[in-house]
Amino acid sequence: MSESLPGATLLAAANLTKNYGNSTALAGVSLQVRAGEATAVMGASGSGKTTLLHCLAGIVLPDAGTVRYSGAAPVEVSSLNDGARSALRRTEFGFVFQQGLLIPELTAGENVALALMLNGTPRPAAEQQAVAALAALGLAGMEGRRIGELSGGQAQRVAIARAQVNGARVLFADEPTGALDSRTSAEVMALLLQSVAGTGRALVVVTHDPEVARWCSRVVTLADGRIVADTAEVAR
Ligand SMILES: Nc1ncnc2c1ncn2[C@@H]1O[C@H](COP(=O)(O)OP(=O)(O)OP(=O)(O)O)[C@@H](O)[C@H]1O
Repeated sequence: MSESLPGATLLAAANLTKNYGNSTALAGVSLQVRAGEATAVMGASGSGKTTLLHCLAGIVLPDAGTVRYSGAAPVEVSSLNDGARSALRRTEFGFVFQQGLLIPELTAGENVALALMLNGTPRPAAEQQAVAALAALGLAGMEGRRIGELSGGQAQRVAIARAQVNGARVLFADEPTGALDSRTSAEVMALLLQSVAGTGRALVVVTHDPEVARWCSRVVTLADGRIVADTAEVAR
């Protein structure tokens, strides 16, 4: 896969609005996500952070506004159908959520291999790549363990391996350290940041934790569905 140059815009959201019944989740958000950048999205509970992440990733469609993804072939995420959006998520994006989204009945290796197999990699090759991806994240020899046999920090490493193994250009993380102690949080964040800093990839991380935000190169703050602060704007 060709990589974007650091600094190139990977995702451009313009004037996103999203309402759920009477509650406004997004009230006109415009944001560009650039390669090499780690963006923390902060704000009070209910300010629209997860909704923004879901709109950027094509999990949720905005009521109005657009999301453009500049991958190998630029696409308007917000006008793709369900099937095309899931294909985009599978091939171009990676996800790390608080609960990992891992399948507890499968081993660490199988969880990672599955992501590759869904994209057409034959099982033996997928298993080999999974073992290597886990080893690169400090989990050598743990591929045979079920998720329940791992610590919270180890399970998040498996989630990171699974999110990255297809060469995702944008990693989306929603409270990835929410269930971890501060030392393990720091380790997990270091691994997430390492995968984007100075590369053609980007990280968008929703967090309540100021420590997590401090490690990111940019902090965007939401209030009532709007961006009220953006450190990238201050820097410019
Ligand atoms: N699926 C949904 N159905 C109904 N309302 C929703 C849904 N998703 C979000 N909302 C509402 O939209 C608003 C924004 O929610 P969102 O989850 O994006 O906020 P958040 O900043 O991520 O909150 P938190 O920090 O508590 O996770 C809230 O008022 C929420 O209740």
